[in-house]
Amino acid sequence: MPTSSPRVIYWFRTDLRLHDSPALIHALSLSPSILYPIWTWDPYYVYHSRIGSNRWKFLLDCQNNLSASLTALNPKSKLFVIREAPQTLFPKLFKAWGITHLVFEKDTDAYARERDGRVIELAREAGVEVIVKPGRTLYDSDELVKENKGKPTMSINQVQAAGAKIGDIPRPLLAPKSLPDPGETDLDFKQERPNRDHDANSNPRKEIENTYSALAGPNGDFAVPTVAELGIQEASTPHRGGETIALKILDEIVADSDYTATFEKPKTAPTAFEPQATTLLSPHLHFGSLSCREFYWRVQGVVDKYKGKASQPPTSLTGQLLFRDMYFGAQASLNYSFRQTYNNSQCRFIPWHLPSEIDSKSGLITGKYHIDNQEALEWFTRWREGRTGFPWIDALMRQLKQEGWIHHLGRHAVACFLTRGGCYVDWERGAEVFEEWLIDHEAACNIGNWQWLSCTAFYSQFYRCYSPIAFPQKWDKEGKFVRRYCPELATFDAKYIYEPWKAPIADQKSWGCLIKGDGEQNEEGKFMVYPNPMFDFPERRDICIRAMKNAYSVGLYGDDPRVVDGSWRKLFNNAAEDLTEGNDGPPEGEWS
Ligand SMILES: Cc1cc2nc3c(=O)[nH]c(=O)nc-3n(C[C@H](O)[C@H](O)[C@H](O)COP(=O)(O)OP(=O)(O)OC[C@H]3O[C@@H](n4cnc5c(N)ncnc54)[C@H](O)[C@@H]3O)c2cc1C
Repeated sequence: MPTSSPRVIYWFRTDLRLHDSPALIHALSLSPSILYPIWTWDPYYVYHSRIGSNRWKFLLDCQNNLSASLTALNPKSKLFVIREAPQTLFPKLFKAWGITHLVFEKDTDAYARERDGRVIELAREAGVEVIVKPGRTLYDSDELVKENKGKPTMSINQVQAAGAKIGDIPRPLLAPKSLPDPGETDLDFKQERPNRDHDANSNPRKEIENTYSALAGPNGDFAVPTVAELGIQEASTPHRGGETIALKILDEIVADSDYTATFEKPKTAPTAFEPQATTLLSPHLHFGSLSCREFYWRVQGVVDKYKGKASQPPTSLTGQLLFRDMYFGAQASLNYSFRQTYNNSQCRFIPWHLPSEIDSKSGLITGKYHIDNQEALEWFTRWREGRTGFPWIDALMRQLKQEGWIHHLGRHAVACFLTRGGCYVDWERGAEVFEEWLIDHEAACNIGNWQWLSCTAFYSQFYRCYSPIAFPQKWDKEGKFVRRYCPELATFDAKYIYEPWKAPIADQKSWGCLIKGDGEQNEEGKFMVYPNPMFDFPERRDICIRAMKNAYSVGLYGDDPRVVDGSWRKLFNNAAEDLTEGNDGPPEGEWS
């Protein structure tokens, strides 16, 4: 194939947009005679990542919107969704379509690096030139690590110092105004179907999953799969995906210069809803329907012109994007070990309840966990299902499940409560629930923030806990947020809204809701039922703080040989948790 007329595949992945896409602009700069915009429907995400209905729906929204935008630029073009794993698909596709170049945005997630490494190898064997461009973060995460002396970025100061060495954050690029035609799209090769033995998404699935019926989909037109094909239940989130919506939200935000220029994250209310107090652009950043550099420079433009006193990083809006880069830098450096304590050099070892099962060959978490303590399992289950008996926690967990998004300080509250400030359950359990339910789930940010909140990495002030009563009272005395997501309590007096168990029985009856049981029962006669608190919070907080103090004084990290071989148990006989609950941890040998 003459190189003067490149036949290019543009592989969309983390960048479901046309604006500010360095990789796409590079693909177009090759002056291709043919350009295939494709998405490979990768079984890894379909069966191995936890993805709830709300996030699937958000993805499909983004893909449909992008496809329509591609067609608007060239009526012959669209997003061609091909249903096979990229590792097996590409060699066949290169040949079938006579491809000379493959172009995509860099992805530093652990699985993505492994997958892309393989695809690059296959392209080399096929004589296809591969071009990879960063664009998912403000700074190229690998560059950030390099300028941080080759170490994971564990603080915002490190990001700022390393960023200063890299230079200015690139300015956003304009969206293309035209697109070359795609070539013939016949696929005369056999589809390799995935192995469905393991399905991490059996939870949200209500029907049989059928997205691999044919390479080009059921109608042979490469259309974006549907909710019905995925077999998942209907989404319940009001938040919709797509570049068009993302850019409209950003326009509205920057039009309010006071909000944009004076934004300070700690001053935004976690109890605000419809509208929420922060931008809610995180799912768009996750799917790349909004470029983080577009976001950064549009905000910076407002700040530069602002006459009053603008807020500064890290609390400002641009500061939030630097936090995002910090977690990407940590993940880029630590790779697979980033997502777990075991074998992670940056993570403090805390002997939490419900610890992860570790695969003895790979040393990686398997997605299963040990039940070392029945009470902790019950607390974890009640936390997940929004029936802890603490209305602030339950309202947040129900908002998360229904809508797929909660405010940052709400995430703080539920994460602290599950780990070091209540249940003493492993942060990895909480991260898995968030992985399934968040529409903005971003492995780097989710894992990093869970480590922060559980004081295993990034942050260490474990004696600072969030009270499920005093903290929300500061923001929402009337309890409007709780009334919205725990409607059983809608008519309770504000005095009892965060501690309904303290309300006299006569009042409970007159407000139509009894406080009793564990939340399994929703009604009793003509009354609704809301659960009793699952424990005495001050008592649990004190137990957890003592246990954390002990773990910090033992001072193990995830890669310590005693953590790896399981002999850490000998060091923890006097942990507060052990003393209180007679817990000896999982049996010898179960950890390795
Ligand atoms: C336990 C826990 C889990 C989290 N999981 C995720 C996740 O899976 N995906 C995710 O994007 N964020 C996660 N966050 C970070 C943060 O809560 C969300 O990014 C933020 O609430 C999204 O709302 P927003 O877009 O309105 O944020 P804004 O306040 O408007 O901030 C703008 C953008 O900055 C970035 N950002 C803000 N705060 C953080 C932060 N602390 N860490 C990383 N990036 C940040 C986001 O991309 C966000 O969209 C988590 C936080 C906690 C405490």
